[in-house]
Amino acid sequence: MVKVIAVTMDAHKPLPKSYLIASRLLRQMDGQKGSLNSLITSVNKNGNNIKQIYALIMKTIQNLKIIKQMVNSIDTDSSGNCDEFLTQILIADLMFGKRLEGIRNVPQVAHIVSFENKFKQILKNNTGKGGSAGSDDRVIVRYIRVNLIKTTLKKVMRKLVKRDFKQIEYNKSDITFEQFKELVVNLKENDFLIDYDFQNDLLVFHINSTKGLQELKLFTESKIVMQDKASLIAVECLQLVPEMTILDVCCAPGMKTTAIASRVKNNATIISYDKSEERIHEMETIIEKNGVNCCQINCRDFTSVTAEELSSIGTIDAILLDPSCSGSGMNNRVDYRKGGEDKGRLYRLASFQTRMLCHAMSLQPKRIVYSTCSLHLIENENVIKSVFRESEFANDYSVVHALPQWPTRGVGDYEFASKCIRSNATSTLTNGFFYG
Ligand SMILES: C[S@@+](CC[C@H](N)C(=O)[O-])C[C@H]1O[C@@H](n2cnc3c(N)ncnc32)[C@H](O)[C@@H]1O
Repeated sequence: MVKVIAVTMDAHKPLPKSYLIASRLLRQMDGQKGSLNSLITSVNKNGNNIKQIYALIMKTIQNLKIIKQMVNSIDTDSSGNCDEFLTQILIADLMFGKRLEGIRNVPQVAHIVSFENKFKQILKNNTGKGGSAGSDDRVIVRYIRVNLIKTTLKKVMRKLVKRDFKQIEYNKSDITFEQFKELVVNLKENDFLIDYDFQNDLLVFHINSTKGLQELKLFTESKIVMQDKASLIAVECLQLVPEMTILDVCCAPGMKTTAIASRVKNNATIISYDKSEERIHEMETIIEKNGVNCCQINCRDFTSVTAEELSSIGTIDAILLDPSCSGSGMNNRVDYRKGGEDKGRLYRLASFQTRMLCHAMSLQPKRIVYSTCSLHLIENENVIKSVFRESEFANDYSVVHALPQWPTRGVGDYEFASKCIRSNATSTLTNGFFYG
């Protein structure tokens, strides 16, 4: 039976844009269309209340388990104006956020508010059961990359201090990474420090400082960018030098592209490929906002790109291949799937990743960096193994021992595993990534 809720006041008042954008981003995260950082960056435009959008999404992710119970306990909105994701966002705000103040008479909102007592009961029943995510030993921090195209690390730190942030100073040569982790774990909300590994452009903050950072002009002007350290490992593995030619494969929405361009201050040739038109549009916005002007963006299936057509660009110094994957390593991943990861899906992804890596090899670059945000061996070490078995160009390549100082390495019974890199929130304070 469908319940009809009578709404008398303000029935035509629209729902504020932030709620609609937050639910759209949540849908995109669910469809693995990007990380929270990249999606937030893509809507960081004049007029959008980024702070509110971010808060709505975080409240939803942090309380997802219990919010899903609440969604399942109610009749869905028969008008079709409130889908699964908007319902989650509205419940998150009602129960864990600003209580939907000022918009309770908007029809979709009134529908959700009518179940408030039911939700309170569910919350009560769950108290003490650990309803929210993140109750393990992971350390989730906020990384800020300085956009060196627009500013310098020194200028950014000076501005942060002026805005009441406090730098925790340390000397890298005096402490180990484990001691650095202690400093990070003890960061207070307005503290920050320079990252241990990427001392030229990466700062580490308490995760709760995110909203405050998003209000800074530094952020709205893209002088600083929110980007997990794990993404920068891929960029580091490229061994960037000025004037390099890099193929940036599976590039959209361009978070790694902007990091590459920043580190070489636009002094390189980046040729980027992605087959998704929608994501390429997002990337164009991000690239422009970040002041990147050394990148040619191509909306193409990478497997259709031939060595002949690339012959005019001369030597390809490196290919960064960052293909679609299960996303199982993302700390803020919204996982709506019931049960565990579907093995069939993982094998399908691995077969696609192997094809992409074989194609990258066939273009004969000097170096290939293969990266995923998956924790599954099937998509990582196993893909490397398959490529060395299947590619006719395999004899021209070997796996090199990247970033020798990095503590966590590849896994599995492969002779090259210790040369690969893994990262995660417990050991390396990052998202879970793999690099080969
Ligand atoms: C993990 S995302 C890339 C993230 C991006 N490198 C960044 O740092 O912002 C994977 C991308 O691969 C793209 N993709 C999947 N299959 C592709 C293909 N055959 N050719 C080109 N791009 C493809 C998807 O559209 C998606 O944008």
